[in-house]
Amino acid sequence: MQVVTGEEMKEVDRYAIESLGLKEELLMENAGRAVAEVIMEDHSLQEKAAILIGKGNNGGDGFVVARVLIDHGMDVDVWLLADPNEFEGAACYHKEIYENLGREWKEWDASLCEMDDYDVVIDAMLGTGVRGPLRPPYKEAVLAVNKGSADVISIDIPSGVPSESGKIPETVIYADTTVVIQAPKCSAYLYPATDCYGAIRTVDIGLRKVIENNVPIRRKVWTKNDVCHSLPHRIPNAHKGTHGKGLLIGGSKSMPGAVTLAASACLNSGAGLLTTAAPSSVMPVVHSQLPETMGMPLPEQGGAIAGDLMGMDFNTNPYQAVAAGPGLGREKTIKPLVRRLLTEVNAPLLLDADALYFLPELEQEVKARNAPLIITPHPGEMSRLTGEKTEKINNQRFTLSREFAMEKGCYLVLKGPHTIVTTPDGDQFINTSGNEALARGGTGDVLTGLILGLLLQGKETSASVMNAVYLHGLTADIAVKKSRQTYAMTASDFIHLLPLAFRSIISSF
Ligand SMILES: NC(=O)C1=CN([C@@H]2O[C@H](COP(=O)(O)OP(=O)(O)OC[C@H]3O[C@@H](n4cnc5c(N)ncnc54)[C@H](OP(=O)(O)O)[C@@H]3O)[C@@H](O)[C@H]2O)[C@@H](O)CC1
Ligand SMILES: [K+]
Repeated sequence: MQVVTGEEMKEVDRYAIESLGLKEELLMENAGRAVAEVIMEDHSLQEKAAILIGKGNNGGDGFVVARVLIDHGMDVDVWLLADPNEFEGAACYHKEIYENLGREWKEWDASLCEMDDYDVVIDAMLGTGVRGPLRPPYKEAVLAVNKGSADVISIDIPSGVPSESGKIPETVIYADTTVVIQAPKCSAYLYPATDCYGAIRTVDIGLRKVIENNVPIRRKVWTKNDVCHSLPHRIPNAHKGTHGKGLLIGGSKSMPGAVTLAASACLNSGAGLLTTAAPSSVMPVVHSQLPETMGMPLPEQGGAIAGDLMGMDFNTNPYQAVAAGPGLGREKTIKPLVRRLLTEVNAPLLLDADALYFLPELEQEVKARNAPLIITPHPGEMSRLTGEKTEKINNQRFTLSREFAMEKGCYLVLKGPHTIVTTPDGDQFINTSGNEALARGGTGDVLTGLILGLLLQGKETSASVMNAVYLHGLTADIAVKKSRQTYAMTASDFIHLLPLAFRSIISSF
């Protein structure tokens, strides 16, 4: 499922209208009918509904919904928030059809419209055309809707919420359900705007192929189906070498656990062989937890890896993928190590956590890489990488991710609720698995291990990364489903649930 900006959606509409000859009135009819079908699936025709209609095309959709629901026998009050003479184009056309059928509307009046009289309120006030904070009377109407007890259904986008940014003005609709037309808008996956959408239902108005082929949208939700199609299949006559040989570098005296968690997740992801490289004093800790990993004790300085490796014969060529970062620490000595990895690793290289700390100082080495580089910052780390404030990163995750990944030529995994993966070509994939239980120490290390493990199994880089992100979120969903709480759980619990996450995918093959 593609995710669009308001501008991209307009371009899709324009193509359908100008190049295919589909009439705007017909698109609106399709939209309104499809929305009405969803409402009738979720609500009884015995319920009483109010439809609040604005002057743009979102309001036009509202007139079609009103007509269809009334045709089916529902008791519907239509409230107009705009001057009836201001309607234009397709919205005016559908207003007239509604009127020609002898149906009635009322001009919005806060003192006459009692929201608690209704079981359902349908928000057709503003869609992708909204600009800035709501003006009267929209603002008053939105406040009244939010205060009421009716079930709120927004058409396309909750009124007041922008399409592209996660930042919302003070007054916006908080919907229970948003019936999205053709494709969700970016704000559906950006906080805090996400919270306004409620449950998202998407309806097709006949533009699916246009979005796929004619006005290609390079931003999509990565679904369970995508995981099923791209997860590497296990071969019955495989040996351990079939599933890749990986190298994980991390750990320091004060953080031996991070690298251990990453190694454990990697070994639980189907990887064949894993070597864990850590300061020599940390290796016994790793081995005591994970006898399955091979060890590469590294020279150390002050409890961290000595970045120059003290002349040690260090060869990354035997590995199909390399990851570095968990628990490395930020000692100055780590920088030469990261530089060396960027220069010498000819396989996919994943840098996470402390390994990202030195990246802004290693621009040349990043740009000079030929093999894939994957980085996994959380918003705070992304702020350091870009020099932008964390708030801006959160509001514009799609735009800033794409700019960064394309400029640096890397795969960027911007973590957070709805993690976004961007390829060096600018393709974007959005994750929808996972929940707030993941907001705890160690889960990033688990993700690093999982990504390394799936990279080793030889699928396309973007699919391996997205599958790891999806499975990581799925373990948290399973954890919450099983324990019905999010307090008492640790990153290790998510690793222990990986078998169930994989089983859930395999059973859908
Ligand atoms: N195109 C198509 O083919 C299809 C489109 N479809 C539907 O159309 C929707 C997009 O329609 P749209 O572009 O008309 O925008 P929409 O949000 O309804 O209204 C814009 C109006 O709002 C006003 N306004 C703006 N900001 C405001 C504010 N802060 N406070 C108050 N008022 C404000 C602004 O007024 P102005 O500032 O110009 O005076 C302007 O006139 C889309 O979401 C989908 O539902 C479907 O039917 C499928 C086919
Ligand atoms: K709306």
